[in-house]
Amino acid sequence: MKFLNDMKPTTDLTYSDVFMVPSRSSVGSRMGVDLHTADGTGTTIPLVVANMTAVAGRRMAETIARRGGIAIIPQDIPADVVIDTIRKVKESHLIFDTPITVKPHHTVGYAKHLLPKRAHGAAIVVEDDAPIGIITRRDLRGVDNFDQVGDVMSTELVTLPDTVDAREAFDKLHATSRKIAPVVDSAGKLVGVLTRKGALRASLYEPAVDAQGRLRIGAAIGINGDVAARASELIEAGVDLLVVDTAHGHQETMIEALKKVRALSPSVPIAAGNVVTAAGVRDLAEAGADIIKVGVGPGAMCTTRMQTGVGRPQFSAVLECAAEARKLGVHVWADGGVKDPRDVALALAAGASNVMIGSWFAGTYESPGDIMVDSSGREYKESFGMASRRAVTNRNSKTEAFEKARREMFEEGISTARIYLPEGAGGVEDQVDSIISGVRSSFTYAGASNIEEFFERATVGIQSAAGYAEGQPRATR
Ligand SMILES: NC(=O)C1=CN([C@@H]2O[C@H](COP(=O)(O)OP(=O)(O)OC[C@H]3O[C@@H](n4cnc5c(N)ncnc54)[C@H](OP(=O)(O)O)[C@@H]3O)[C@@H](O)[C@H]2O)C=CC1
Ligand SMILES: Nc1nc2c(ncn2[C@@H]2O[C@H](COP(=O)(O)O)[C@@H](O)[C@H]2O)c(=O)[nH]1
Ligand SMILES: [K+]
Repeated sequence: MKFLNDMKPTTDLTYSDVFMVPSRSSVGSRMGVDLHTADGTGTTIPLVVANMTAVAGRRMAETIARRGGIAIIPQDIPADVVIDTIRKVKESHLIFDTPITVKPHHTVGYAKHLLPKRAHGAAIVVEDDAPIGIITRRDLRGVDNFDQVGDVMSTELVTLPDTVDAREAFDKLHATSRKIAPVVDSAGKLVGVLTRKGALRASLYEPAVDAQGRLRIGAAIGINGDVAARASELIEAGVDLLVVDTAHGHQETMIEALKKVRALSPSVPIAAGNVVTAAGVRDLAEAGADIIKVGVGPGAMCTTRMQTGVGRPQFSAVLECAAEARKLGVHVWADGGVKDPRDVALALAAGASNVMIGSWFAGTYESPGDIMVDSSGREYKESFGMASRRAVTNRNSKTEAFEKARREMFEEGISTARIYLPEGAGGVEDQVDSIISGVRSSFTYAGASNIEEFFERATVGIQSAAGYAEGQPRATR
């Protein structure tokens, strides 16, 4: 990456402070851009879902990996639950979405509660594991909650064989005017569901898979307690990536924890953070990190900079850390502060191998929280920071009272925020489509066909607040 007109920034910069100029390009199509990452994570798009309780759970992990990203299960989740999550994600289909299933005797209220758990918005009614009907949101409108699913389901089913390829499936759904269909095996048993959009996406994205062809998933561990034991348990369970995570990653407890994990000689990459300086990168790389997580204070739920004055504007933090990481043969992830697709492109221009997103993805059907509806009828989910009072209280629920009270004094995150689901685009895949189309396009403006070329070719200028504002859409005047 170079600065436009060889400009030397006189202050540290964040994503909104900068822009990229187009360069002469020989990349003929945005679809010709290759977004595979080179940091050992196996992601085929440069997106990592942050280890936040309100963001990364089983459904998120499965869905993002199917499109080529990876989710990190938070350190606060009990080990047995994480192990079960790893198993379930690894059992998930690479093309078909996991169905929501109900029985004919279930109530409409029960089905209504389940529908928002998946973006595809349908439940398959099964008997002896075979689909006999389908229920969508439309079928449930104006129906009493205590009615039975069997009485209101639609039984004119179009099913797809599990041998179907993405294009055939799309064409069949289109020809039969269906948005979604159950997928069945040769015995007629339900295997999954496929939407028209899902079929299209299956042809545009490549799942992030392990050596055995199963979806990938990562998990985070903290720096206290028996770090080696927890890491071993996760490795044993088949985790594809370990993230050693704490607010102040450049501290000796982190370095000791990281050494213990490295001493296990795991066959999976180790990410560690967070830091924002070259010195931090050097120390974590020396202690055994393959990937350094960069970002102090840019997160949407994060109050660290307001509480402490500590942190660093994220574009400069990533730029400096990535430059150091390159010298040492390690990689960096840009963690936090992503609000728009452009921020992902700019993080890659600064040298990140992957970009971590938290709160934005909290506002999706796949995040763990329950859907809420505000007084104007808009759907939202609650998000909260991992250093908020809410998270600290949860994390320390079994801690002795005095120590718990002491820990609760240090609060560096917000405990509740409403993250609205965009109307008609509330699935994480809708957000991924938007981000990845933006990033692909950004690459072609720079004349780059892959992440490394983009980093080499990106030309970045510095803009005023008015320059940033000019780039935003204006619906009126
Ligand atoms: N990227 C960011 O800007 C930030 C991210 N977070 C996220 O919140 C989650 C919880 O992290 P964390 O609060 O570190 O909790 P942890 O449970 O990981 O504990 C942090 C440990 O580090 C010690 N420590 C020393 N200095 C600091 C410091 N300045 N801030 C925090 N801990 C310190 C603590 O000791 P003692 O309590 O005795 O001080 C404790 O032993 C993580 O997921 C983290 O990524 C949190 C804040 C900022
Ligand atoms: N200082 C804090 N940082 C936090 C907290 N919870 C999460 N985080 C960090 O934010 C990113 C995600 O950023 P986002 O802008 O996409 O939401 C996450 O990975 C953490 O590094 C917190 O309570 N305090
Ligand atoms: K912030």
